[in-house]
Amino acid sequence: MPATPTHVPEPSRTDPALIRNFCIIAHIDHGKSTLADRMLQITGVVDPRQMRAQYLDRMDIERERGITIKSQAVRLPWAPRTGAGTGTTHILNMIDTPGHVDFTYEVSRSLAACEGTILVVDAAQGIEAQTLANLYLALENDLTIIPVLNKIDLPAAQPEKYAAEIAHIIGCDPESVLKVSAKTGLGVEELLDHVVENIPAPVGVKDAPARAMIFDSVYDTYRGVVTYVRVVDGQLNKRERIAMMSTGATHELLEIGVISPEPKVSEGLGVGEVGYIITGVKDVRQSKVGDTITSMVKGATVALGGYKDPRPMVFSGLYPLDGSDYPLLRDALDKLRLNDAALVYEPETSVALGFGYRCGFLGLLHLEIIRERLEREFKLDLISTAPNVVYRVVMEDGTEHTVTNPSEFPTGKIAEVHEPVVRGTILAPNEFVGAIMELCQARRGNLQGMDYLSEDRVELRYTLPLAEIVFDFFDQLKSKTRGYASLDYEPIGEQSAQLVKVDILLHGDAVDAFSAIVHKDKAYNYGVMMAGKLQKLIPRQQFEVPIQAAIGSRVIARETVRAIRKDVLAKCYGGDISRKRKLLEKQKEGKKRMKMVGRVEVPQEAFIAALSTDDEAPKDAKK
Ligand SMILES: Nc1nc2c(ncn2[C@@H]2O[C@H](COP(=O)(O)OP(=O)(O)OP(=O)(O)O)[C@@H](O)[C@H]2O)c(=O)[nH]1
Repeated sequence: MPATPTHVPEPSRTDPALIRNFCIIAHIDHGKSTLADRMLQITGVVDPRQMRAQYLDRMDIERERGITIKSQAVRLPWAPRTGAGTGTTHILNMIDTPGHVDFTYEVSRSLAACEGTILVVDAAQGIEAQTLANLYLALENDLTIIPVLNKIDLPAAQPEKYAAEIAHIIGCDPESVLKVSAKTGLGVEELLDHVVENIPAPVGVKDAPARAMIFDSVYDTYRGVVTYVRVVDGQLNKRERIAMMSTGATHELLEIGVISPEPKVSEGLGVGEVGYIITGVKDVRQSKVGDTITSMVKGATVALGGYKDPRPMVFSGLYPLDGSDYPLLRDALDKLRLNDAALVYEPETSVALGFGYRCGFLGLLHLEIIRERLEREFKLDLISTAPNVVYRVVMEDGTEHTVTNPSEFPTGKIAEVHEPVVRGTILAPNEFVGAIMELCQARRGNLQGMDYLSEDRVELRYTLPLAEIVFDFFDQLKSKTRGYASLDYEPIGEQSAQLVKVDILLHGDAVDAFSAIVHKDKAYNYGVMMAGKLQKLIPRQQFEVPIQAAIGSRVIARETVRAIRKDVLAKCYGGDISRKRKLLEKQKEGKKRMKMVGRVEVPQEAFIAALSTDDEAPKDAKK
C-alpha cells in the first residue's frame, strides 16, 4: 500500500490542473459503496482501525438496507505511480451516488459536478437497466467514462463476457475495461492511477466572479443545512456574504471546508474544488440543489445551467393508526422535509381513516423510505392508502383539474383525462422475453424496441403508463423472471387515456379511501375485487348492507352483508349481572375502534386489511 502523501494542498490554493472530480455510477448492489470504501482506505484518509463497511452511508436506514440514498462527496489525495503525473499528489474529489430509479435526480446532480465517471458493472451479472440509465446520463453530461468490472474475485465472475458487453455499449476496446475487486482491493490502485491519467482536470476562470453549483443539501440537527458545492469559477472565501442566484437571498458563510472523509474547515474553495458550506439556514429549500451560489459583492450575473426540479410522481395518504398521533405525524413530516426537498404533503381527512396527510414522493422506494423513517425514528404506526399518480382532467368547458387524489376527480362533463407515461427499459435473459411482453401488454405497455446485448441477454424498451408500474409491476417482473430482470424508467410526458373513477359504496355512502382512478377496462375487476374483499371484512349489522362499486351513478358490482343482531348477552342466561356488565363494557371498548360510514359501523382493521395490497384473501377482520 502506498504511503500517505506528505503534502496535501489547502483547498483554496490547489492548482486546478491537479484536481480530478469524478463519481461512481452503477446498478444497485454492483459495489459502488464498497469501491468507495476501498478508495478511502487505499488513499489513507481513513485510519484502518476506524474503517467500517459503507463508510459514506451515514443514515441508519442506508446502512441497514445496504443502499445509498444521499450523495456524498469526499476529497482524496493520490500520487499516481504511473503516467504523466507520477509522484505528484493530486486531489481526487469522489462523489458516491445512489443507484435506485427514484433517486436518478440525485445522480444527475452529482454528474453535473464532475468531469468523469467510473462505471461499475458486476462481473457476475453484467450490465443492468440502471447501468444503462446512468451511462446515458453520463454521456448527456459529456463525462469521460472509465468502465470497470467489479467483483472479479467471485467464482461466478465472467469478466471476458461482460467486458465485451460493455465494450459493445460504449464503443471501446474490451481490453480497456479495468477489472477490480472492491472487496479485496485488487486493481483499485491501478484504477486511481487511471482516474488521474484519463479524467480531465476542471477548467474554470480563477479571476472571474465566483460561481458554485449546489449538488446536495443536507439537514444536520446541530449545524443546520450543510450544502455541498462544486466551485466552477472564482473562489468562495470564509466569512464572505454569498447570494443564491435563483432567489437573490443572501447569507453569511459561517463555515467552509472539505470532507476528507470527516469535515475539515478551510480558508475557502478555489476553481474546480468540491466541498461544503454552512450558512445557518434551517431548511434545505433555502439552499436548493441545482442553484448557483455567487459572492454578494461583485457577483456573477449568469447562473450555471442544468437544473432539474424534483417533482413528486406518486401520491399516497398517510394516516396514524391512533388518531391522537396526528400532531406527532405533522411534526415528523416537518422535520423530514428539512432534509428532503422532494417530499411534499398537505393535510387531508378521510371518513374511513380520520385525519392524515396526502404526501407526494419521487417513487415507491421514496415512499417506503419516508414511511419507514416515520415509523422508526418517530415511533408512529401508520396506514398508507394505495399510491396513485397525478392526472390532468380537462372538462368539456375547457377548465382543467390536477388530480393527485381520487377524491378530487371532478364529477361534471369530462372531455379528456391525461396520465403520466414513462419510458421503461427492461434487461433480462432471452428466455423471459415472452413473460415480460405478456406482463407489459397487460399493463397497457407499447413495445418501442428490442436489442440483444449479447447472445443470451436482451433489452426491451416500452412506453408504459406510470400508474401501471407504481403498484406491483417490479415485484411481478421479478417473479416472472426469477429475479433476473432489471427495470429502469424515466418520465417522458403524458397521454390521454380512458380513465374512470370507481367508488366503493357501503349502504349507499362512498368510502373515500377505496375510490380509485383506473382504466375503463379494469374498472369492473377492481370493483368486484374490492366489493368481495369488503364483504368478507365487514361485520354483520342489524340491517342488510349492500356493498357496491360504481362509476358515477352506474353500479358495476355488488355484494351484500346479511343482517344480524349481535347480542352479546345471548349466551348469558339469567343470573350474574356483573358478568353481563363486563360483556357490555367489552363491547363498548370494541366500538371505540369502529368508524361510522353513514349508518354502517366498520372496524378500522377492516379498512386496513382491505387497503393491504396482498393478492391473497384478506384476513378475516370480523370480531
Ligand atoms: N465478492 C465481492 N463482493 C462485493 C464486491 N464489491 C461489493 N461486493 C458486495 O456486493 C454487495 C453490494 O455492494 P455495495 O457496495 O453496497 O453496492 P452499491 O452499488 O453501493 O449499492 P447501492 O448503494 O445500494 O446502490 C455487498 O454485499 C458487497 O459486500 C467485490 O469486489 N467482491
